[in-house]
This record gives sequence, structure tokens and C-alpha cells, in this order.
Amino acid sequence: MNDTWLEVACELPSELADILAEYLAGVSGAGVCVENLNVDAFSPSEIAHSPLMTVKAYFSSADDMAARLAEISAFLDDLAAANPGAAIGKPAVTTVKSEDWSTSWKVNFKPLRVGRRLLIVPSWEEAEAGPDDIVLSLDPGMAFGTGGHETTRLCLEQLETVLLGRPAAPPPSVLDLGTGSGILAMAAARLGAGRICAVDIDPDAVEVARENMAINGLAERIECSATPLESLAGPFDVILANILAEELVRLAPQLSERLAQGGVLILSGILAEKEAFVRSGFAAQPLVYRETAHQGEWVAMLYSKDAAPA
Ligand SMILES: C[S@@+](CC[C@H](N)C(=O)[O-])C[C@H]1O[C@@H](n2cnc3c(N)ncnc32)[C@H](O)[C@@H]1O
Repeated sequence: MNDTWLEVACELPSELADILAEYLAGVSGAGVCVENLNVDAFSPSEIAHSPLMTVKAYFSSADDMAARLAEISAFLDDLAAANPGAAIGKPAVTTVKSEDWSTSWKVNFKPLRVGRRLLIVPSWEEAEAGPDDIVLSLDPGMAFGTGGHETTRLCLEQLETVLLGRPAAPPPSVLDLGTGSGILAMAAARLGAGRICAVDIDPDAVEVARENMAINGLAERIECSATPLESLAGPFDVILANILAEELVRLAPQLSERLAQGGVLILSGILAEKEAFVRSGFAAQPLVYRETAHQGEWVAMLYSKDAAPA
């Protein structure tokens, strides 16, 4: 596995970010990300006018970077010529290392109790389970989601409360948006959900999630894929989304549209200071804000879509 990458980052006006990202995706073949420079200074009024973005692309350390940079610089010069006055920065190159997540998780990842009944056990360990425990065996690999992180715990606790508090029949359908290791989707399966759809934009995460689902005998129970939210057919009785606040707000209309009448939306991955930002980002949706749960510096927010009056 390639554990050293070269990151090429370029700052430019947000309206040009997609053009550069598309170009770099073609050149790099190894992945591109677009970061909002205002991400840490968000206020609801700033998000729509975020003036600058950083587009980052990743190249193998074996790549001929001098040639790549010359190509990228020529593309940026053309972009600048076509957009006079646009503040397009020079590309910056840094070396980044893939962290060996599997090793670091394995050191710190121990059997973990979450909520009332969930017991998350590393796939390489044995744990003594009580008769009512719902055991999930997990190897997070490079994907996020051992249950140890506050954002995951918040989701698992809320999911348990919501699913155990609903009538068992008909079994509720669940969407796990940003499944990572697959932990939330698998917990949903064990907590009695019906149709379960687990998706992630990261194909590596999808692979890890599928392996975990197989280890837990749940491969047939969960539809796991990299299908983007806009291509997913709903509605779902429960939607879990443990992704960042900015992405949640961006996806608010699509999440709301896919929530069934009487359904519950569990939003996580939100720093406490961004709760108001998410509240205002969801204010236009036909949803009812229910509550916010806190853990450390993180919060999870619950919304419901009230069933239409009979
Ligand atoms: C914080 S991890 C959550 C993992 C797991 N669900 C948990 O709760 O521990 C967020 C995951 O969401 C994925 N993600 C981010 N934005 C997404 C989007 N728009 N659609 C689908 N997946 C997304 C990331 O690739 C990442 O695997």
C-alpha cells in the first residue's frame, strides 16, 4: 500500500472550485477534496457566500511531480485568463502520510458498551455478553466508526431509543448516510429494523462496512453501497447521518425529502458550537426539531416529520 502521498492544494473562488476539482480528479486519479475555508468560522450568513475554497488532489509519491505541477499551473493560468480578477492561488505541494489506522485502532479499541444493550467487540477479541446484549463484532480498518467516538455513541444511543421505542411491526426502514465501518447500520439490523440502506461516498469505507456486515452475518440484510443520497429511493422511517455540520446543512432538503411521515432524523457529527448553524440550516424543512443530545464537545440533533393528520 502506498503510505506517502503528495497533496497539491490550491485556493480559489468558490464558483471555480468544481471546475478545478473535476480537472484535478482526471489528472490525479487518486482522489480530490474541496474544503470550505470558512468551515471553522461558520455563521449561517457566511455559508452562502463562502468566497474561497481549497481544492486538494492527491498523487502517488512515485509520480513525476514537476511535470504534474507544470500541467496544473498551465490549467490554472488558463482559468485565471478566462476569469479576470479571480483570486486564484498558486498550487502548494506537501507530503502526507496515510496513517496506519488499523494499528492505532487495534491498540485503543476494546469491547465497549453503548446505550442499554449494545456491546461493540473488536473482531480480534472475545467478550462476555449478557443474555440481553446485542453484540456487534467490528474491525474498523481504515474507516471511521468503532463506537468510541462521541459522534458515533450519540447516534447509537439515539438509534437504540428510537428503535426500541417504536412498535416492532412493521419493522422500520433505516438509512445510514456515511456508514463508515457500518456500525450504525449493523446496530439498526440487530435492533429490529426492516429495510436498511448503508451508503458512503468513500468506496474504501463501503468495502470495510461490507466486510463487517459479513463478519456479523448481516451481508444479506443491509444494502451497502456508494450510491449518492440523491439517487436513493426513500422514504425511510429513520435516517442517521453522522457527517459534518456543513454537509448536513447542504443535504438538508434531500434528507428531509427521504424521511417518511412519522419518521425520525438523527443528525450527528456536529460540534456544539455549530448547533445553531444546523438549526437554522434545517429551519426551512417540513420537520419538527425534537431535542439535542450532548457528549463532550459534540451534539446530535433529532428531528421528526409529523405524520399527516388522519
Ligand atoms: C464520521 S464518519 C461516520 C461513520 C459511522 N457512521 C459512525 O457513526 O461512526 C462519516 C462518514 O461519512 C462519509 N460521508 C461524508 N459525506 C458523505 C455524503 N455526503 N454521503 C455519504 N457519505 C458521506 C465519510 O466518507 C465517512 O465515512
